[in-house]
Amino acid sequence: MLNSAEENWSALVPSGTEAFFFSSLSSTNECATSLAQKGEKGPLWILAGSQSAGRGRRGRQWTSYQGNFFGSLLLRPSMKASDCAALPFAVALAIRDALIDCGVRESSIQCKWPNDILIDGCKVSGVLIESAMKADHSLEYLVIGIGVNLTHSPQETKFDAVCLKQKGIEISVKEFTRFLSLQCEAYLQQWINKQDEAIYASWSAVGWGLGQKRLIRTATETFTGVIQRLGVDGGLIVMLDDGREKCIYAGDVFPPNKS
Ligand SMILES: O=C(O)CCCC[C@@H]1SC[C@@H]2NC(=O)N[C@@H]21
Repeated sequence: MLNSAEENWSALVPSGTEAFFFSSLSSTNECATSLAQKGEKGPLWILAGSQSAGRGRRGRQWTSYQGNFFGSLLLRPSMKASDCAALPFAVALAIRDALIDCGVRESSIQCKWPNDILIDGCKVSGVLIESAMKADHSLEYLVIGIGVNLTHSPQETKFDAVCLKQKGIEISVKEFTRFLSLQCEAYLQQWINKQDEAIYASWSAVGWGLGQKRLIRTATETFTGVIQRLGVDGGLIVMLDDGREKCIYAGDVFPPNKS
C-alpha cells in the first residue's frame, strides 16, 4: 500500500518516523490500521489530501475537503491499554501548540473534552484514536487520527466550525505536517514517560468550560452541569444541578443553551 503513496514526506517529520502522502484515501485511520494489521511497525504518518470516508468520533463522519489536514500516526508504544487515559489530552495539547506555531493567537485556542480544539469557541480540529490490544492487555498498536480545518470549515457539524483561513492564516498541509509532527513527538514522549499529572495540568489550564455550566450528551442521556475537572482516569467530572458529582467517559460537551 505504501508503494502507491504519491509522495514520501519522511524528511518533514522527526527523524526515526516515516511519512507518506496520498492525494486521496477513504480514511487515513483506515489506511494506518490496515498497515498495522499487516505488520507495519511505525512510527509512521499517513497523510491524505482528501478522504472519501473520513471517520469521526462516536461513529460520525468527518467531512474531508481538499485543503484541510488529514493525518494518522501509527505507533507501537510499550504501554498498557490502561495507561492511555492521558493520551487524548497530550494529543490535543500537541495540536494546540502546532496551531500556535502557525500563528494562531494563543489565548484564542482552547481544548474541549475529550480532544477537540476550538478557536474562539468554534471547532478547528478533532481527533479519533483507535487501537488494538494484545492478550496481556498491552497495546498492540495505536492509530492517532487528526483532522484540522486549514482552508474549509464544514458547517454540517454538531458544533460551530472554523478554519485557519478564516482567521487570516494560510498554511499548506505540508507545512502543517511539519509543525504537528514535531509537537506530537514532544507531547507523546511526555505521555510515554507517564507524566500524566503534567499533561492534565496543561490541558486544564486551557480547557473549555471548566468551572462553567455546559450541556453534556452521552449515548444515553442529556443533562447540564458545571464542569469541575479531569478525573485521574481522564473522565470529565461534572457537578449536576442537584449538587451531585458525575464522571463521564464518552460523550460531547456543548454550550448550556444548545438546542
Ligand atoms: O469526531 C471527531 O472530532 C474526530 C475526527 C477525526 C478526523 C480525523 S481526519 C484524519 C483521521 N482519519 C479519519 O478517518 N479520521 C481522523
